[in-house]
Amino acid sequence: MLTIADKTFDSRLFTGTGKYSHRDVMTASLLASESQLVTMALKRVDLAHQADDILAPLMAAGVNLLPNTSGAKNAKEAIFAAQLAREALGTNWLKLEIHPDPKYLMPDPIETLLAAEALVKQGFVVLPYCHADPVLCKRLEDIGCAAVMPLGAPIGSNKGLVSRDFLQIIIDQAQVPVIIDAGIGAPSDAAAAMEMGADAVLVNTAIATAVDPVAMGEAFKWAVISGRMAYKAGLAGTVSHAVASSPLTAFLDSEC
Ligand SMILES: CC(=O)[C@@H](O)[C@H](O)COP(=O)(O)O
Repeated sequence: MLTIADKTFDSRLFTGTGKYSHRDVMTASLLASESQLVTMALKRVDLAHQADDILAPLMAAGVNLLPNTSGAKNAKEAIFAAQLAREALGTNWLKLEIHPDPKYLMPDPIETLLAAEALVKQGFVVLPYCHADPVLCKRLEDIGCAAVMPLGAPIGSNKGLVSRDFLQIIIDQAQVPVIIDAGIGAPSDAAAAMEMGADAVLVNTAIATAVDPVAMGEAFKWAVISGRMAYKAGLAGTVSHAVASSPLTAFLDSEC
């Protein structure tokens, strides 16, 4: 069970809604993934119209909505979008995303910190998408963010855990949940993130653009469960030389 702010989740796989070929494929994939927290870009939904093609299936599926501010280029735009979302969707949960550069979609650390500070003060549950920067993640935690969402690789790149070493520092230091977001390209990346001790992962492109998104949604579900189980079991250590797998005693703990 994962707790973030006022909500608990059985599933540690969070998902997105972009890039699906059809709303039915999106719905079936999300159901197969058993994801309970689903993000959607405010710029893509008709907030005034609950029969919207993205919103309506999510509401029918009973998942928790995580509106995101993708498209905002600075703190001011993100704060405005957040306020609109709270008003229209009745949730104070927010994935804060600010990326001014359309080519790499790199999150702006300064605007993100400024916006997060203001939004926390306004009562939002802020989950900021950010660089895999341990110092920034600590600062975001210190100002009251409910979780941090450092990137594995650029959004939509499917390159996996490019930022792995820095993610490990963030995980080791964090006092709030760490959700690895963006760039996770295969279930094995999600499993690896969970084995490292991440609290959850957020995956969109790798599921939505798979040949069979429904099967891929389920594959990610099992990868996240498996990675978490391995983390809790405690991974065996590594060494740089061979160690015989059949020692001379029956068991390492035995006397003879
Ligand atoms: C949907 C969403 O919020 C994305 O901005 C998120 O970062 C997921 O990234 P991928 O599409 O690379 O999984």
